[in-house]
Amino acid sequence: MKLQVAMDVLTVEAALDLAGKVAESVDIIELGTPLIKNAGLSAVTAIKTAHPDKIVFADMKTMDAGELEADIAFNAGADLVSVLGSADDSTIAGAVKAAKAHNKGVVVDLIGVADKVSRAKEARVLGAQFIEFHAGLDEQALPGYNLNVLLGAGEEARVPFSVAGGVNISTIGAVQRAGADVAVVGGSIYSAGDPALAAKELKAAII
Ligand SMILES: O=C([C@H](O)CO)[C@H](O)[C@H](O)COP(=O)(O)O
Repeated sequence: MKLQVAMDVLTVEAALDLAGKVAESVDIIELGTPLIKNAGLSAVTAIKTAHPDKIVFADMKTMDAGELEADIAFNAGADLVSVLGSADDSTIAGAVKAAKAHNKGVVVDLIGVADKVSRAKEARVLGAQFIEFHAGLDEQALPGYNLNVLLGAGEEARVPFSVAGGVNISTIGAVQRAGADVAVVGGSIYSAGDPALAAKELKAAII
């Protein structure tokens, strides 16, 4: 299982600083949606230039204009882009078309999708490299939030998948046991007192 750091910081400087601290422990470096909205796609270029050996994930959360948005992110240096599972099939297909042209990949993010298992299967048929079973920061803050619901859905879907939703050192083992290909970790790394150590411990917890 790969480890993906989700950098929900707001500036290129903060992103470069965080990536510099954690890169040796992670496989995929994600530029979070708030970072891309605040700093623009030049942040993607800066991270890919600093870490050319890492898979760089632009969390575009594209909802429309799939081919265009994916194309500009790939041109900026992204290796993977996210498209929302709630988008039209044609949006996902458009992003996949751009990915094929660049020899890159699309991740379909199931944030806010009610029937995650069915949509995951459809997204895979549309050409997604993997599917992100995701509970966003707002959903995580709701009473009763339970990561195990995401894990159960991922397991049931039988597609290549990642899991994002407050994954931490106590839960990363369960993410791996559910069969995930990628564990996405944001807050548990970037809010840690020592992000480098947090990333190292998460990596070490992956068997
Ligand atoms: O994608 C994310 C969220 O929608 C804000 O952009 C997070 O990066 C993702 O949820 C992972 O972060 P944590 O949940 O803090 O691990």
